[in-house]
Order: sequence, then structure tokens, then C-alpha cells
Amino acid sequence: MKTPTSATSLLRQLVLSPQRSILESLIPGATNMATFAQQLLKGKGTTFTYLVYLIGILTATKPVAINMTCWLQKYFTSTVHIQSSNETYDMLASWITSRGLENAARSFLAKEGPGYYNEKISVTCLGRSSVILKDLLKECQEEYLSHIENSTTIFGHSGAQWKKEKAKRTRPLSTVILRENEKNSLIQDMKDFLEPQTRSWYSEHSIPYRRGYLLHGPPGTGKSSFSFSIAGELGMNIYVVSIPSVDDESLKTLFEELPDTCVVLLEDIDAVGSVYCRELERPNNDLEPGKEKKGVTLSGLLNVLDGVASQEDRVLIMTTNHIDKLDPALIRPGRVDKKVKFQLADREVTMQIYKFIFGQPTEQSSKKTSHAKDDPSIERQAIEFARRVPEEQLSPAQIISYLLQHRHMPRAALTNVGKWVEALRAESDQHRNFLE
Ligand SMILES: Nc1ncnc2c1ncn2[C@@H]1O[C@H](COP(=O)(O)OP(=O)(O)OP(=O)(O)O)[C@@H](O)[C@H]1O
Repeated sequence: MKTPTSATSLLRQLVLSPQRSILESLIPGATNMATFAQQLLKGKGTTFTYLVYLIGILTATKPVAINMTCWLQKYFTSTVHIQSSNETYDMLASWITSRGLENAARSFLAKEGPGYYNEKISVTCLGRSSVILKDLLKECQEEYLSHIENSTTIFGHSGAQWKKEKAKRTRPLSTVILRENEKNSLIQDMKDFLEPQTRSWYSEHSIPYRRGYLLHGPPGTGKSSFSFSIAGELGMNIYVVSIPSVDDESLKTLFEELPDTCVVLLEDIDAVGSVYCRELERPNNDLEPGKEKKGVTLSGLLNVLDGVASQEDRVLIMTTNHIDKLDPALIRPGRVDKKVKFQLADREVTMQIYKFIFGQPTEQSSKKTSHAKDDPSIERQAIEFARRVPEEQLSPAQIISYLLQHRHMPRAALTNVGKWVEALRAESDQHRNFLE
């Protein structure tokens, strides 16, 4: 191999010069790299040694490349880091997923803290100016807000930590089928409470501005569905706690972390005190060694409802299937201001459900979704169907589930209704016999 004299002499100077330590401190591995290059250019060695030299050069240049990247990043790019706790995170994540870019990201998830994931997104762009990043975040925000305009964000929890479950398209209240006057009076009560004048009135009279609702009734009558829907209608996020899944401590923490304005849904409040009471019934009132007392106690729940964490501006909805099991202290006025019974389907509700399933919705998101009001045949079938379903014995959930099996065949739904009712009766007789 012919040796380019000027290049080798330059490399020799680099390797031997007294400034090599300065060079090395600037670019780690630079002298090694120069030695390898010098040998290579002199043409000393076999293919194997060239290969070794090459690997050596690559290894030696790795720190240089890393240093260069850091240096370029520091002086020629701008970066924004967004933690998942920041509202902008959702906006950016939604922008990224809507463009299918999530798999293109080099790193996305960082695990921090014990036991839970705290995600972070970092976006880097070329150039020292942050204008591009600001424009990007603005675009994400606009896009996100337009998406969630008609949606309700539902928060569940994992232990004592709120977790955003999903942003669901707001379910129109018209699709939760209840006795009309009871439904309207409940909606009106909630809306009146949230009027600015009501708030001022409470403040002038120094009365804590909060209102509690108890929705009670058999399973599958629409208590939860109504709560989600009304939250959407009121433009508020909903925070859901299933009482059997928490204890005093986690309930307290969850309440402390609620935002100022929201709907709080406490489901199955008849479970309050159940574990506690069972523990009290144990002989000598002792607990198994190492076993902690779990569950929400009555005093734990009352403290949360009345305490500092029960800030104002909040609509509290509690649900139960067993109002008779509730302690009167829990549902006294001030804690529960309005009780509404969700009932099994009467004839009118059954008819509405039939029309809801088989009619054509004319307005998707409006308050007045009308279901085939003008279709006389569906109207007639609905009357006939409701006549064949026993009144106040079945829940809306049961009726909807049956009709959904026939959703493409309204006639079949009508023809088979008798058999279905008989089967349900037989099932419930069997269940009763089993219990006796
Ligand atoms: N009144 C109703 N109008 C429309 N859909 C209903 C109604 N009641 C129940 N459903 C449907 O039945 C299912 C169960 O309803 P939901 O969970 O709201 O009942 P629930 O009364 O809260 O029951 P639970 O007491 O068991 O929690 C949902 O899919 C819901 O859409």
C-alpha cells in the first residue's frame, strides 16, 4: 500500500505530540484512533490486522461519536420533556397516536418511582429556537380539544391513585331510559345546583356549596349509566370509586387528590362497614396475626364526606342496590340531598327501550335524540312488545340484552318474547328453590 506521506506525518505528530493529552481530553480515544489510522496507512499487516484495526477504530470512535452527539444536541437542537402528570402529555400522546408515530419513537416509557409507571415524552427538533416545539404543542392542544369536546373523561383508581381510564364520547341522556318526570327532575336539580346564582346564594348564606345524590334500586336499572351521562351533560369529568375495592386510608387519599370541579361517583356504598362489622363480630374482636383490617368504615366515609377533602363545587353521586342496609347517618340531608329510586321497567320504559333499539336515531348527540317517533310500525310493535313483558319485574339491562340478540330482526324479538319471559320465570323459580 502506498503511504500518503503528508497524512502519516500528520498522524505521527498527533500521536507523539506533547499536546496529545489535550487532544485526548477533548476527544477521548482520539490518539488510539490516530495510531490505528497511522498503521493502516503505512500498509503494515495482513487482512486480519486491517480488520482488527477497523474494529479498533470503530471502538475508539464510539466515545467520540457519543460526545459529538451530546455536543450537537446541546448546541444545535431544542428539546421539550413532558411528564404524564402534565395535561399536555395527553394532547401530545393523542397527536402522536393519531399519526401512527408511536412505534417510530426511539424511547417512550420511563419507569420511575416504586410500583407505578410515570411516563415521559421527549420531543427534539433541529435548531436552537423553541418556536417549532411551541407550535407543535399548540397544534396538539387544538386538535385534542376538538376531539374531547363531546367526550367525558372517566377516572378510576388503582389503590389510592387516580387513573385516567378513558375519554368516552358523551352518552346522550336520552339514551338512558327512565320514567320521564323522575329523570327530568333529577337533571334539573343538578343543573340548578351548578348555576352561578346558586353558588353565590350558598356563599352569601355561608352554606357549604355541595350537593349529594343517592341513586338506589335493583341492578341494571341505569344508575351508573345515568351518572356518566349527566357528567358529560354538565361538561365535568367523573371520578369513580367502587367502595368494596378501597379502605379508609385509600379513600381519604383519593378524595384529597380530586380536582376542584368534578362529579364523584361512589358505587355500592352499602359495602361500607361490611368488612369492619365482620371483624367486630369475631370472637374477642381480635384479628388474625398479620391480617390488617380492610374496607371502608362508616366513620371513614363520613370523615371524607364532611372533612376538608370534601371541597365544594363537586357533585357527589352515591349508588346502592340496598338502601335498606344504609346507616341513616350516611344518608341524612347535607350528605344526601336527593334520593332517586331507579326502578324495574314499567310499560312506558319497556316501550321506550324497544323504540331505542329498533328506531333510527335522528340526532346522535342532541338532548332530544328521537327514536323512530315517526315510524308507525315500530311504534305499534313497541306497544305490543311492552304488553307482553311483565311490568316492573325486569330491569332495563335485561330487556336491552334480549333485544340486542334480535337487533336486526324486530319481528323475531316480538315473536319470541313469550318464550323468553317463560324461560326467565323458570330460571328464577329454580333459583328460589335452590335458596330454600
Ligand atoms: N335505564 C336504562 N336505560 C338505558 N340503558 C340501561 C338502563 N339501565 C341499564 N342499562 C344498560 O344496562 C347496562 C347496565 O347498566 P348500569 O350499570 O347503568 O346499571 P346499574 O343500575 O348501575 O347497575 P348496578 O346496580 O349493578 O351497578 C348498561 O349497559 C346500560 O347501558
